[in-house]
Amino acid sequence: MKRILFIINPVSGIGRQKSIEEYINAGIDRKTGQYEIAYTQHKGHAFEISTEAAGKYDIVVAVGGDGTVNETGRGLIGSETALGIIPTGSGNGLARHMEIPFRIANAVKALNNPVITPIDVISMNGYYALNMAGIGFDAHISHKFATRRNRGPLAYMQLITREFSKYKACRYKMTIDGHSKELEAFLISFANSTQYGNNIHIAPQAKVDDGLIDICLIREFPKYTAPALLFSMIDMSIDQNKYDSIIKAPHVSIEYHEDLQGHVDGEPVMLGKQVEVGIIPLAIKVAAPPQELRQTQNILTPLIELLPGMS
Ligand SMILES: Nc1ncnc2c1ncn2[C@@H]1O[C@H](COP(=O)(O)OP(=O)(O)OP(=O)(O)O)[C@@H](O)[C@H]1O
Repeated sequence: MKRILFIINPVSGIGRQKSIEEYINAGIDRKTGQYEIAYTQHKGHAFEISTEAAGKYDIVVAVGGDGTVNETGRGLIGSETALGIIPTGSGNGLARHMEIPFRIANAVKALNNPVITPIDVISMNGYYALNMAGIGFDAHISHKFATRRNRGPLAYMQLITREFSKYKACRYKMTIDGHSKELEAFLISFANSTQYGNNIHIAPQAKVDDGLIDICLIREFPKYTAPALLFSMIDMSIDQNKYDSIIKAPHVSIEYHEDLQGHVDGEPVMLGKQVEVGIIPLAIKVAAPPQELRQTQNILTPLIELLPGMS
């Protein structure tokens, strides 16, 4: 009998998780699985619950966005307990990469017969990212977004549009494999999966189980080329854009003249002047969906999901 614990973040995304208990009740096969449900009460609570649950359950399921997935997953690192995901956030980067169905009913059903898949975890100055970490513009946005009351994809897009015109590239010293270089970057992302979320792919060739970070650097670019840059992230061709470079490595150090803002899976963190980014190979098991329930993504998927009745 499989033991499953659901950890529900009641404030994630745009509230799709509201009737989650009915979906769980209807979707989990009682012949093969039994489940319990816990609700988070504050930031960091999912980590506390999952740390306690590691080794005691077969699957601990994060019901929320990338922040909840991060907290829940961190608590399971190195344990035999697999991380399940019911994506109810606004970006759902790792869930999309793992082809977890967006419809809650199907995401629950997928847990009856999961494909247990080990993946790497990125470490950055003692913080962990399951999907993506970064410094520069995306970190700046995550710090700004954290202070906003309005959440959801539209609020996020508004914030990006407003901040984009003001943000200036910064000068960093980057060291990989003993070789140092001074460079200017608009952002540097440390990617485990290919995408930030919403099918915006910063690292089209990334693999979650290759023991390597895809270090994605976007240089300062003329603002009028932003639509082309964004489109190249949607159609997975950013690695051919002349303002972009991607290097695969298991470790990278970054130095900056003042304390750096960073993000791990979209959550803002402060990093100090020296940043060490590494990878922990196959540190966590993910309960990926069986073949018949995998949801392949396309350019329109994130928009279709916003339509009424799509839960
Ligand atoms: N009960 C709670 N009250 C307030 N904040 C919470 C609670 N439970 C979790 N949180 C915090 O809510 C934040 C947002 O969660 P999450 O990232 O899952 O959703 P999201 O931001 O809507 O989705 P995405 O990251 O996909 O955009 C996280 O920082 C998490 O720690």
